[in-house]
Amino acid sequence: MKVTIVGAGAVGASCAEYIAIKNFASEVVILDIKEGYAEGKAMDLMQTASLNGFDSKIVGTTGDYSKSAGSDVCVITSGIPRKPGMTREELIGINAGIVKTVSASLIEHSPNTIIIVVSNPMDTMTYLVHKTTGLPKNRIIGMGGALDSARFKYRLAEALEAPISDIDGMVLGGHSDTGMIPLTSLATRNSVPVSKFLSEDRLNQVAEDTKVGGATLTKLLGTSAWYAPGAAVSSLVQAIACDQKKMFPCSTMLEGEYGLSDICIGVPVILGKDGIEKIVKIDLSDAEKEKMKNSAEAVSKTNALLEL
Ligand SMILES: NC(=O)c1ccc[n+]([C@@H]2O[C@H](COP(=O)([O-])OP(=O)(O)OC[C@H]3O[C@@H](n4cnc5c(N)ncnc54)[C@H](O)[C@@H]3O)[C@@H](O)[C@H]2O)c1
Ligand SMILES: O=C(O)C[C@H](O)C(=O)O
Repeated sequence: MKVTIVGAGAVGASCAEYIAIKNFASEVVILDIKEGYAEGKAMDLMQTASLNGFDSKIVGTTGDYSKSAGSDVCVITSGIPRKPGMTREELIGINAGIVKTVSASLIEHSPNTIIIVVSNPMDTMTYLVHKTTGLPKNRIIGMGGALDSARFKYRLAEALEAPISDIDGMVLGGHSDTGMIPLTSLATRNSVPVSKFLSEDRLNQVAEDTKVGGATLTKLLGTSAWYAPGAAVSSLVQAIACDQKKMFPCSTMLEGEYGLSDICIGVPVILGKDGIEKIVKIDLSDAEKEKMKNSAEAVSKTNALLEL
């Protein structure tokens, strides 16, 4: 399995590190436009190999896409992150141009690749890759829900004073401060609905804290987060590499599912060797359906800003 990660910044490097540590990829190529940056990150990571016990070969390159040739999975993390006080949607002006050219270059060298889109605003960048590359829909995956769900589980564990391994839960909808839909009614602690342990107010607080998870970290760090985003991407890549058939909420092009069409937004999917192998339809409550509709309207408004 060969993986290319475009963007050797905070998220790209974290993603490369987790993929290497999980030891399922034969080669990881990191590509950036900043001279020497990807080469430096690759060398630094390779010098952890004997310490961390992995055999993946990590290669860095400044803009040479021929090094990415034949990649099974390509991850796009190139672009600017937000600063405190900004929304993800404000990044569209710069990131749309970057994502468009990067995805075209990747496909030129790896026509059979699966693309994972990370750059924000992620749902709109995923839509852009659909509209501009012509790749089949199973091979374009937007990463947001896997991260948001991890943050949801963290907040639930905190509220329940329980270990995170006891918790299960999912976040659907747009990857935005207002559009995320933490499924509080379906979240469980060892199969028991969390509503058995937490008041409605506390559960609402968990949901609100989850939705602003990225903004909270951006305020603390001065730029957006990277450890959990990198780990979330690595889990998606692993599910594909190892044909795990695992379910994650991912941004995918909908064609009538959840009553939505011509939009990429977070819904549960099965990930395996072919990328998105299935969109899983689950029953949402009326309130959750309404939230999904509102979330989709917001994503569509951002999509309308794209020059397609
Ligand atoms: N979807 C998610 O859940 C999620 C999570 C975290 C971050 N993000 C997004 O990921 C992106 C990257 O965040 P970061 O913190 O790693 O930023 P960063 O600034 O640390 O890294 C971005 C890198 O992209 C490189 N780059 C810019 N244009 C390029 C191009 N044309 N080709 C190759 N490389 C290019 C830059 O040189 C830089 O090294 C941001 O848009 C951020 O909002 C998304
Ligand atoms: O919050 C951001 O801007 C980055 C990312 O989307 C995140 O959720 O961490």
